[in-house]
Amino acid sequence: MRKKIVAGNWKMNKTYDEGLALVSEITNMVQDEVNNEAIVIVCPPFPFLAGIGKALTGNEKVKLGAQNCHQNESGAYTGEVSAVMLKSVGVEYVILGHSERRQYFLEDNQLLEAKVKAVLKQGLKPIFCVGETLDQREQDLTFEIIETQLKEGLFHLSNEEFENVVIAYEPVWAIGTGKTATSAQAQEVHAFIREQIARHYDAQAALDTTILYGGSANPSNAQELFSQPDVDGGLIGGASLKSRDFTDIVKSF
Ligand SMILES: O=C[C@H](O)COP(=O)(O)O
Repeated sequence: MRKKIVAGNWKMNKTYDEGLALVSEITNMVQDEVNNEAIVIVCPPFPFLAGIGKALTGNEKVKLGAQNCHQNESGAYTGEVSAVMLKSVGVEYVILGHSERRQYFLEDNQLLEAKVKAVLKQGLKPIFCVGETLDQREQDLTFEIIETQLKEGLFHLSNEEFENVVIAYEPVWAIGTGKTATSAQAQEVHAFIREQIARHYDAQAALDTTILYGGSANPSNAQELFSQPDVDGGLIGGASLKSRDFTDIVKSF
């Protein structure tokens, strides 16, 4: 049975003290109020990971994620952080292929393929993002784009490796815009992703893979989105920066 997940991607926001306070509020609220089985993940910026990792030690419900990593284990890569380092501070999940990384840092599917491998080698779980731009959607290229992102970035993995992958569908036009995909639009693409998994792996792999929706998800639309049969949770940006909103999203299953 696939897992339900709500992951908060803080992006480049908060100071360290603010981050610690946010995690403390989230863990308290989740403990007091959440009675579903969802896994909650917080993905703070790199400098906060060790401290927040410590604060989360032993927490069964709230896990630590990172927003990116380098594809190599170590070496002369000034400013970069490896999956080995992430593991050493308690990170369990790593977001890869976010559209902001693809757009601003020119990360392509070939590079992402290497990053996915690096993350899996350390026993961490990639949250692999796919999604189309508005232009691509208007040109009816959504499925083609997503198929290519999956094929080139992920589907080189063995069946065994693929078991540890989480996928996030994030339509680029919905990220940070307040313009959420309708639940029907999200469901359509999630079902397509599941079909692709069945085609490249098998029906069981398709059934077992967690597929998250991301893009202006908030406490008012989460329930409708999460009620779709192929939507297994969310990758949340803006609303993950407020403990109340984030916890309410976690409660939306
Ligand atoms: O990683 C999260 C997504 O980019 C969604 O961001 P958003 O919820 O602010 O639209």
